[in-house]
Amino acid sequence: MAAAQGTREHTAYAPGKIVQGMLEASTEIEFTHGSSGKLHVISDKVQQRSIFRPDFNFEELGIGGLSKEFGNIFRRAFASRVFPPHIVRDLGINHVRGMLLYGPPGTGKTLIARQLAKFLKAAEPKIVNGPEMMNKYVGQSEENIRNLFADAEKEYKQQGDNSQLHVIICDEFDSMCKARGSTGDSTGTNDSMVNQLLSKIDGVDSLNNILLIGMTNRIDLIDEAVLRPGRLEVHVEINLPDENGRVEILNIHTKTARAKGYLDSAVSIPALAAKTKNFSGAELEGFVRAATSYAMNKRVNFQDVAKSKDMGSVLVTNEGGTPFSVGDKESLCRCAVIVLA
Ligand SMILES: Nc1ncnc2c1ncn2[C@@H]1O[C@H](COP(=O)(O)OP(=O)(O)OP(=O)(O)O)[C@@H](O)[C@H]1O
Repeated sequence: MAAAQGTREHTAYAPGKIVQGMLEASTEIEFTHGSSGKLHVISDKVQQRSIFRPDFNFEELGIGGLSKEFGNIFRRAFASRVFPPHIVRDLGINHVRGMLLYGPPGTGKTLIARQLAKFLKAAEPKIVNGPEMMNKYVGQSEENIRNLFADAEKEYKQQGDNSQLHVIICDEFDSMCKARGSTGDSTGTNDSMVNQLLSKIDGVDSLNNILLIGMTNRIDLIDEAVLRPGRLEVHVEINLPDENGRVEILNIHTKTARAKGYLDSAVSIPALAAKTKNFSGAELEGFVRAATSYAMNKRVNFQDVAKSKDMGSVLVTNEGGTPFSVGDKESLCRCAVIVLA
């Protein structure tokens, strides 16, 4: 299909219609093809490509305290995808095909990967857990890995560099990529899974339309070959949030309650952030949940649930600002119910 566009007129193609016109120096011709088309056009025209959906909004990702890490991820993994394919080819580089998010539990690694995939202009992401890829039947684990890449492969064969991005998210990535020879497993399943993965990311038929995002708490267990440049080459450490990060995370998790009037205006988020040192994002979320559930429980009559009253007037408050011990996470968690009573 073609649309000829001159300086003075624009002629759109319609099926069955023969388009005639004068080609001038300034004439622009745009080619597109249907889903079954085999036409590949390499244009010299420099067109910026958008890799995010138009409704992308950083604030709405609901991720707090990780803007530096996000900057890192964009710069390393996505910048090249903004450029038209021919420029990337002329620069002689390949897109980054793999990224590893690592760090302590509950710091938002899974959240980042899922939110990123949601806002990328990409095929429906495949989300898997490392352990679920393992299978006791011979050859099945390797096949599970091949299946992960099957859609991307099919599309790359049809569309080449025009193929959309296929994102594969793999939680507990270390479980399927342990250093070869380290597991003492006589079946050799782990080693052949690692080999299969390597050949898919960086083998002879490697694809330019995939982004594999692995997440782990144990980067030290992963086979070094998997982390080499050309494979999962971008490593981003996601650590416990600092005080500003904790303010952002607490704001995210109290946003709805505050907007609907269920959070007492006396509750000071910065004060809570100052007292929750070493809390992960998940622990901060749990902290808010514990306080909210305490406030709810105060409205429930456990002797006779039917007699529970004033449910709509539940209020998460900072009653008396009861002081609590700082530094001891466990007792702090238990104190959450007192603090935001
Ligand atoms: N930075 C953050 N901003 C907002 N919420 C967060 C953040 N980090 C964690 N959370 C909350 O904690 C929940 C659990 O976090 P997540 O599963 O992403 O952690 P993780 O780093 O993948 O943990 P694990 O290594 O144990 O799998 C999230 O769904 C989210 O509600």
